[in-house]
Amino acid sequence: MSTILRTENLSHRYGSSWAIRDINLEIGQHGVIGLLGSNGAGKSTTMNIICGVLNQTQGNVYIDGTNIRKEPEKAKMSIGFLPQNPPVYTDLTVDEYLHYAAELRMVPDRQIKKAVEEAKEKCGIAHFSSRLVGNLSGGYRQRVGIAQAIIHKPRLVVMDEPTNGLDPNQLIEARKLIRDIATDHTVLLSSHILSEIHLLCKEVIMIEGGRIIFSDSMDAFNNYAQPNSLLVKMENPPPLQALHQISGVTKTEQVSEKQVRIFFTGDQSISERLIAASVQHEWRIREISLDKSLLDDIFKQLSSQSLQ
Ligand SMILES: Nc1ncnc2c1ncn2[C@@H]1O[C@H](COP(=O)(O)OP(=O)(O)OP(=O)(O)O)[C@@H](O)[C@H]1O
Repeated sequence: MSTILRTENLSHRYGSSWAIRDINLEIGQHGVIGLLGSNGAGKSTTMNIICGVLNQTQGNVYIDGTNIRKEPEKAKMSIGFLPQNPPVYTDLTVDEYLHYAAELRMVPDRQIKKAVEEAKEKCGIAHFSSRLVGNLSGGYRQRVGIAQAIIHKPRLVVMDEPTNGLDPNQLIEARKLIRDIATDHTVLLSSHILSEIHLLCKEVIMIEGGRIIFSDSMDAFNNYAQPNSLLVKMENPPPLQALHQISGVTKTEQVSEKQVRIFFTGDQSISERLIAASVQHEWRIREISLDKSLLDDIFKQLSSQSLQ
């Protein structure tokens, strides 16, 4: 699939301080791509520029090959945007608001009714057509925000912290809807909550201090926790040097009298070699657990690297 979003050395300064520096992105596939970063990392600034609501200080944004600064109307036909505070009008009904959103997105007059119906259907708000937006719960108001972002069937849908502030039930529903939308659109979604990105995204771009510090698949992010380690409890533990004879062991640590942590490279077949050695030397293993770094640790590790 062709590239839908490309940014080239995107940088932005508020006054004299840089909020983002040299953001280079290229996104081309369907699915949910996560923009992960702590508060103030630069997510909203990046998204606002990508969607053409903020003019960058330096660099370029291409939407479906069109430079958004040079041809904003053309580029914006391919983008839907749900900003951090959804731009809903509380004194309009759902239908009135979506009709207005379709006009703003230059949906041809004769197609507006159908576009409104389809967006409502997709977002599960058809039964609230004549309800004032202001009288909807937070979760449904968010759905109206999502409906306006897809009303013109853009290839790229950008959502800034779409699950922020939702209660647990609304969260589950919102995730379902986002996954569903990502089957026919590319969704770029930001969050400062790692577990949220983990649940929703197959690709993750991590931004910290205004710079990209990681960009790869969620699997690669999970695998970042190398080397893995085993926590092993033995009835009759050997001196640590004996454990270093096992192929793949890189480091050992005495955790307590009968417990050691064994760091290793390579796959988890290390545990088979360890058990074989234990049987041979009668170390009498009582417990082995894989002790992988938690995702949150990786997040902290990457964040602190970026600040050094
Ligand atoms: N209008 C503004 N004027 C001055 N500085 C700003 C403005 N908007 C953002 N900033 C600063 O730019 C940096 C990046 O902010 P941005 O809102 O893009 O981050 P974020 O990752 O979206 O954070 P959050 O999740 O808290 O919104 C921060 O240091 C912020 O204080």
